[in-house]
Parts: sequence; C-alpha cells; structure tokens
Amino acid sequence: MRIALMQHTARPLESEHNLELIDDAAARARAQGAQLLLTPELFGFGYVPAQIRAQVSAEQVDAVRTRLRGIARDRDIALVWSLPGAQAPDRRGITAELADAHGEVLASYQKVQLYGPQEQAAFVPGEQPPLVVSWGGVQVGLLVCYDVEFPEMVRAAAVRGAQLVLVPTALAGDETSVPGILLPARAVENGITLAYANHCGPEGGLVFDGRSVVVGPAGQVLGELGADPGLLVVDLPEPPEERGAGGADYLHDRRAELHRSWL
Ligand SMILES: NC(=O)CCCCC(N)=O
Repeated sequence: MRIALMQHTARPLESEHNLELIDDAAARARAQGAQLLLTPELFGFGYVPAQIRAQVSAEQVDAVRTRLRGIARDRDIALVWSLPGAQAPDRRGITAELADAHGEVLASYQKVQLYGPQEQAAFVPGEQPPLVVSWGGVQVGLLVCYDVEFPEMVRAAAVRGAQLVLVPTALAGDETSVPGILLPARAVENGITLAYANHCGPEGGLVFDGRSVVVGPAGQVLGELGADPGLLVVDLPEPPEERGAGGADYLHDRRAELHRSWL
C-alpha cells in the first residue's frame, strides 16, 4: 500500500488557499500512485485555535468539509483531514476524519488530549477511544497530534486492531523528541505503523517543525521530511504476520488488569 503525507504552511482562516494546497497535494499524491493522503491538524483553517473559536462558524466548517469530501472524490484518493467539529463553536472539538476515494466518510475521531491553554479554551476534548476501521485491507485508526504522545492512546488503537495509525499534527517549538523518540517507541510497543503529518514554517504566530514521518512496526523510519513544504510518499510494509515477530509481543504479554490496578 502506498500512502502520502502533506507537509505545508496553512494561511490562518484562508480556507480557500488551504484547500487549494490540499487539492494540489491530492493530485500529486495520486499521480505518484498513493491510495491515501494524510494532511496536518486543522489545516483547512490553519492552526489558530483562538481565531477558529471566535471567527469560524459551524456553516463554514461544513462548507470546508464538503470541499474536502469533493477533493477525495475528484482526485480518486482516500483523504484524512482534521477540522473543528460540526457542533456550535462553544461545543466542538478537534477532529480527524477518513474519507474513501468516493468522498464517503468512513471514520471520525475527536481529539482526546487537547494541548495547552489555547486549545483547551477553544475546543472540547473527546471522550471516546480511537475508532478503527478497515480501509484498503488494513485496519486503520485515527489520532490527533498530542494524543500520540500518550502510550495509552496508541495502545487503545492497537487493542482495537489498528495496524496503521494516521495522525494529523501541529507540532512547533523544535520538539525533535516527538517524531524522533516517541513515535518509534509507540510503533514498536504496539507493533504498528504510524504516519504523522505536520505543518511547517511560520503560521499563526508559531514556527512549525515539519519533520513529518512514517514509522514502521520495528520503529524503522519508512520516510521523513525536513523543515520545508513537501509531499512524502511511502510504500507501507505488509503488516507483520504476527506481532512481535523477532521481538517481544507487548500486546500479548502485558498484564493489563494488574497494570490498571496500579495506575
Ligand atoms: N497541537 C498539538 O497537540 C501540539 C502538541 C505539542 C506537544 C509537544 N510535545 O510539544
């Protein structure tokens, strides 16, 4: 299976411009044989939580979502996007959704681990575990940004059968430990592949790191980008016949009840 990750700089609240970037990335990804395109967190509006809360209506979110479904359909590629939820501005979270190449939404997930006071003031956290759906013969789970830094969140996707976890993100501040240490660890401890698509460059008062990456079940880097805009196209390895092949099978060996009683 071949997937693509879009890494770019969104323009705050300029959804027409941001959608054109996504459409262009979808066309280029499809031309390179990718079956899915993963895009960064809140890319349609830019990573500007306070401005989204104050200025983006539910109708505007719905219009952008409709356009994204159309891009998936018109470009004949599955698409993962991240938007504000469909609710009123004071009751919505940050979502990630997977649509198939017909533009049909297969999975929706609401970010559980909101990051920092800005996000917590602007959005409502999700309370549900990641939904895992079958797409292209692979069990796919969705998480958003900060979620993936918690072992519990990736484990929740893995115990629900996820083989591939797709993560729209918005990481700034030169946090090299996230793509460099945490993501490989999450992949190894669950025997899964993780794809992490970030913003890059100056946007909304922050400077995003880029460093989008795909990490395989042994923690191996299958593809990565630097600090500039780009399209990362990666051929995913076949999911391992059985987890832990050649190593520990943490999911099988863990003493979950005992661990739960300690935490
Ligand atoms: N949008 C986000 O969830 C940002 C998470 C950044 C976490 C970090 N370690 O800097």
